[in-house]
Amino acid sequence: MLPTPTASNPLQELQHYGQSVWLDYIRRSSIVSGELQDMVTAGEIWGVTSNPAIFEKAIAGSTDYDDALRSLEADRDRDAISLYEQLAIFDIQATADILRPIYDRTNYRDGYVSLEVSPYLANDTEQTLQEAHRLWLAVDRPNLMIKVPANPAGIPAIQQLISEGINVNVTLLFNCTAYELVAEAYISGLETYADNGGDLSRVASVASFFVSRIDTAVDNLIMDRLKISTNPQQQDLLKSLLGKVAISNAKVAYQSYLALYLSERWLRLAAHGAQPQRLLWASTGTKNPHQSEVLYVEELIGVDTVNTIPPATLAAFRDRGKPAATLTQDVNAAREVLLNLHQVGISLSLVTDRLLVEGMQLFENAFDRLLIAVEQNREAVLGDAIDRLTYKLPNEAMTVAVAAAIQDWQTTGKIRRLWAQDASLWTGADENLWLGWLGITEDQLAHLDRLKQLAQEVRELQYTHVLLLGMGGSSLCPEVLKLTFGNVTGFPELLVLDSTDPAQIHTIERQIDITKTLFIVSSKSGSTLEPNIFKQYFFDRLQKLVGAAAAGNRFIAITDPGSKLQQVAENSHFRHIFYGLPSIGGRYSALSNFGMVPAAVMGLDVERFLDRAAEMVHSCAPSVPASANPGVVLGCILGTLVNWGIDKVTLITSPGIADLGAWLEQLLAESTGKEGKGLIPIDREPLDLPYAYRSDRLFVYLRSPSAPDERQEMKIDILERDYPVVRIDISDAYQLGQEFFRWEIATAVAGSILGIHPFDQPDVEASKLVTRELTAAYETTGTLPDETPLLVEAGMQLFTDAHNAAVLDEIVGTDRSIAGYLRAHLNRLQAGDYFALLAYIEMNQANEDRLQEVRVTVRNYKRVATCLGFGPRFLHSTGQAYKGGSNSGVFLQITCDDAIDLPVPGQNYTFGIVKAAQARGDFQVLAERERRALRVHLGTDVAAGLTALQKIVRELVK
Ligand SMILES: O=P(O)(O)OC[C@H]1O[C@](O)(CO)[C@@H](O)[C@@H]1O
Ligand SMILES: O=C[C@H](O)[C@H](O)COP(=O)(O)O
Repeated sequence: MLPTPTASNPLQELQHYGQSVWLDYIRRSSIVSGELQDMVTAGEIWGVTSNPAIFEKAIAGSTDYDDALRSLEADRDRDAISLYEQLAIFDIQATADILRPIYDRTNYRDGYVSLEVSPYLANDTEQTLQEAHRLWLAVDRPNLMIKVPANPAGIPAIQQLISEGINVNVTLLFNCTAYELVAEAYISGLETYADNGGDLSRVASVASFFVSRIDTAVDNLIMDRLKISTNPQQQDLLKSLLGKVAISNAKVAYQSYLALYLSERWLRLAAHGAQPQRLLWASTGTKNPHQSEVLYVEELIGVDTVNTIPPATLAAFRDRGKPAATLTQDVNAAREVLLNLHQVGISLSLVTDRLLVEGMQLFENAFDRLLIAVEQNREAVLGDAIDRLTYKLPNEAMTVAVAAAIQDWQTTGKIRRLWAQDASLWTGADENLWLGWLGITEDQLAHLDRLKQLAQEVRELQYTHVLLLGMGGSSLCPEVLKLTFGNVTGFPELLVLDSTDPAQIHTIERQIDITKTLFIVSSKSGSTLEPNIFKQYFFDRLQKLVGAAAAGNRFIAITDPGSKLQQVAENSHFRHIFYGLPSIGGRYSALSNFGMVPAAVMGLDVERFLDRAAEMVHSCAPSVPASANPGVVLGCILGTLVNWGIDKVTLITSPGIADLGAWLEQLLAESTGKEGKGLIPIDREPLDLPYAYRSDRLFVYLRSPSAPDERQEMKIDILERDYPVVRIDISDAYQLGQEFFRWEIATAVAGSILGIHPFDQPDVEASKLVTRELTAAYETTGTLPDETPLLVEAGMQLFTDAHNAAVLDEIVGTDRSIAGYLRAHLNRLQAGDYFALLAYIEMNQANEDRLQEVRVTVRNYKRVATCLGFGPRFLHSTGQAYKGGSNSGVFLQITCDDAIDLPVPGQNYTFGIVKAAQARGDFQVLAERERRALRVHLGTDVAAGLTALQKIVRELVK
């Protein structure tokens, strides 16, 4: 029974005609000011609807939400969609509360507020359902209607929701065919609900038939036809249809409604209290300025209908509307309009099909804009607590190409697919199994206790050092942390060993007091050769001093569950075992225990580190549109520029965070350098002016705004005129975790653009295999196979394979000296190539300085990008790209005779032999892959050998 109308303005009068007016608008100010309440109290509106475009206008188009957003964000960082939902849900709840008396008074017929499911999920029934359930619970008001679109994926969701007693506003309905499917879904849903004992009177639904959009679309088609029609009769017919089709379509739909709700099937439900699913006229703001503002109100007034009206139309109707029972008038004329439309060759169903698709897209676009606005607000609140990325590309075409890639990620929802672990974004192999890093920050934050306990324990035990034994992804993050943060008072000093070079092991051993050191053996697979033999070595040393039991107590393992290292750790009674996630590959493991256990042990505030990282996780969330998503933007730049021949990612870092480059090298090279393509990271190459470079360079400047290097700044400013430059400001070392995450996303995005598997490392395995064969042979024979040098000169030897030897012999000319061969080798460098020094010697400052000089000399001589890697460390990092990426590297391997060697307990081979086997294995695979490679063997005196090499190279370029 409808309440007796008491008022007399035209809006209020619509109730007499059985039509309920709902307001198609939501805005915080109208809730807070009491304006909404006043309209409700006056009996002018009986419900409220929202949609993504309405919320976009409210949140992005007004300042109403600024304070609320600021205080939400200041309270706790969250991603853009969570912020939006907090705001939207507050409004929806407040509106529901204002409407609640109507809901009660009308016995659940009116008094609803509608909230639409995310338009991103519109093509997925399951996700739409999950989202609807989530919103229903979050809003927690019986007078909520969940809006679900009437598309093929939405209709089954509608039926399911109704069968659960959840109120549904079916949106984006344009034609009678879809309407009938929707009505069927509603009735079937109710039947199930009744079978399950539900109270039918408490379920309500409306079918939102969009009106004005039909006229806009059809009238445009009519106008196009009028322009080409020469037949006066045809012209008259066309003109007669202008502005008529939408209303005719609605009138005919209403006839379907009347018929449907007279059926036996329906009457059975009605007898149990079911309410019909009323037709709701939506899109009733007039779009054509030549038509009456209240056209779609006045013409559609009928019993048991709703009209949801935007504010301007509402005001106009209140002012000058003329209520009358129009909906059932001239139904035959309406049918004739539709027939005539058909006759002039315009297919209404094609139009409405298109409108449905466009409608979903429009809501998606509005949602994108809304989330971008929220994200921008969020970033403003975060200030420099979130690392900033800006970029500049040297020409318009490149800018357009990068923008197109970002747009593609946006329109095809790829970032959501990435988070949904969709392997088809890459090669469709097993990429979905390697995305555990997406959720690791949250996971770690939820389990901080163990890390905090560990930090406390280490502090109390008063170790002087922690020595981490591991390679690649298991050592690089700890190394970055150590070199960035230094030593933390009250905590042991962290050292990292990632080399089999005996001199390097010896140097480390001299730095520590072995009895006051905690050892961390870190290996995801638990089967990597180096950490295993490091463990054997130090465990053996320690147990000789303190006994086996006490030795085990000073070891910690970080490994994946079930690995061989886990067994070793258990058998040796390690103090702790920390586990990794098997769904995270080594180079993506920084924020997991592989980075965070060492961080805790060296005294970093792990909670703070992860909290800051979480801010970047939120910035890169699936809901953050591509153009505002810092990981996607960077990935699109990286991936797109490769197609422009720009594959040398030149990393420039402020002094305080310089080691970040070493971590990035592995991530970029091992992830993308395969199948003959990929990115070549260029780390620690001294920065120069534009003439030193060619067009294969992208510069990424990772800058500490508090301590920038002025010369770097100046050079970057100059380079930016001719080269693509990405700038990332990292205002606090505790924000390094943000870069770990941003670059992981960026690498995954670039990998997708390149069409490779960014989570495997197929070519690393090849050299491991050869190394294994060589060391196994050594175990039985006690020697490595003989090699024949290409040349011996002054204590140095040159080696290469037969193919490289033949090529070099051909180009060396008469100067068959080391200098001559080196010149010949370097002359193989062409534009777009890179030069890599692969040095199997101790990684120390003196050696690095000498090799840096060689590298810069070669760069200046040939204008090519240059790399410097120490073996075997780089094998677990850039080695993948050198062997599996594009064949554009020219390699100079450097080996030496070890002045001292160290035994590997339990083996015949020594560390020196292992290193030699690793160098040979690496070289052999480079040769097999037809890479341009030469090896120079320095002899025992590495310093003298390097000095000689420096001199030769210096002379060469004169
Ligand atoms: O942690 P693990 O299994 O010892 O592996 C160390 C490193 O070796 C590699 O597998 C390459 O050999 C890297 O991907 C990895 O980070
Ligand atoms: O809530 C209902 C609809 O989303 C709304 O009426 C659409 O109106 P429009 O066509 O003016 O965008």
